[in-house]
Amino acid sequence: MNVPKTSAVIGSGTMGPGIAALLARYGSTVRLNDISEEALQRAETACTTASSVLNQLEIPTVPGGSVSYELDLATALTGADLVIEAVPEKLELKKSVLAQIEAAVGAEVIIATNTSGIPISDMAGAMSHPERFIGMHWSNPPHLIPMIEVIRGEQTTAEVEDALVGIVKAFGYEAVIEKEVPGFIENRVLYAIMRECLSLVEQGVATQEDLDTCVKWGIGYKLAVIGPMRLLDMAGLDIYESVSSYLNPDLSNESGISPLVTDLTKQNKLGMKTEDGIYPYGEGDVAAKRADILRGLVTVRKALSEITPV
Ligand SMILES: NC(=O)C1=CN([C@@H]2O[C@H](COP(=O)(O)OP(=O)(O)OC[C@H]3O[C@@H](n4cnc5c(N)ncnc54)[C@H](O)[C@@H]3O)[C@@H](O)[C@H]2O)C=CC1
Ligand SMILES: Cc1ncc(C(=O)O)c(C(=O)O)c1O
Repeated sequence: MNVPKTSAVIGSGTMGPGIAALLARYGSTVRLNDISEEALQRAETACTTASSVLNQLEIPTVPGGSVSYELDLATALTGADLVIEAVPEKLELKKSVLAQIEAAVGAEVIIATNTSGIPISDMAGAMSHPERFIGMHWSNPPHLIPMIEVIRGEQTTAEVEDALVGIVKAFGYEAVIEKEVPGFIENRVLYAIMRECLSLVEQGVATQEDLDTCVKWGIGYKLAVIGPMRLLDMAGLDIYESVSSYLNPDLSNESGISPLVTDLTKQNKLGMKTEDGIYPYGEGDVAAKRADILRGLVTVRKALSEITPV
């Protein structure tokens, strides 16, 4: 399977532009859609930035690819072989957008959702052709993290899953095929980590800076090379057995949302997007931090690709 000749990405916020830029790099004619003209204007800059990152990764350009920016949904969907939905994580909004998409494309067109973890079947319920609807969970930044989770709903066909896996592999990414559980794999593990981290900061066990340092070097670095299942074998399952016997009962089992987070969101302190969140950001800090993050992710991606080719 090749990268689709024509693709549509619906929603051009944090995720849409990077997805569009990557598909275009591999030769697809991509139409990026949003209801907000300002978002589409920002998307042009974001796509340019993503493209320069792909240059740094030395990803070759397949001729013929492009990104256009379409406020009109029907125009964006015209001729699409693949549609990727990337609107906000709200079930009813996604259902409404999916219905609009279905009304404009043929029954054979694959519709993929970039949901962070809403069960695919929960979204597919109202669809006319749920057999062609599938989860395609990219990780942020989508043009840099070379792994996509592929999740069938109860009615998604094996043929659609095979086709999407072929597309993902055609642009050089790992496709992880998973059963449908809330949050899939990546976010279940990520949110378990974040729950414990937030709990430790709330308890005053460590500052957010020291916690980030500990996790980046003690866990992130190691897991990027080893993976948690292999790490169990490396450490010894007997060690895991001993430590988990006293530690598991003591880990955070918060079933709600971290009070630290809700306190911040009540003040509209949402992080980089409001220049204040877990960390405060002074003049120019967000742009500088984003640049540092991109530089770091490119460097690590290159290094990891030498030992574990993606
Ligand atoms: N931000 C992240 O780190 C990640 C997010 N995701 C998922 O991807 C999806 C999109 O997330 P973000 O890009 O972060 O959201 P976002 O809020 O940054 O962007 C969403 C965009 O959708 C647009 N939109 C809203 N209603 C629309 C409609 N009816 N038609 C077209 N566009 C519409 C908004 O104007 C906005 O520009 C969500 O399901 C999210 O959970 C997945 C992986 C990572
Ligand atoms: C905080 C957070 N939430 C969701 C996601 C996602 O993958 O959907 C991410 C991410 O890194 O992509 C994330 O950081």
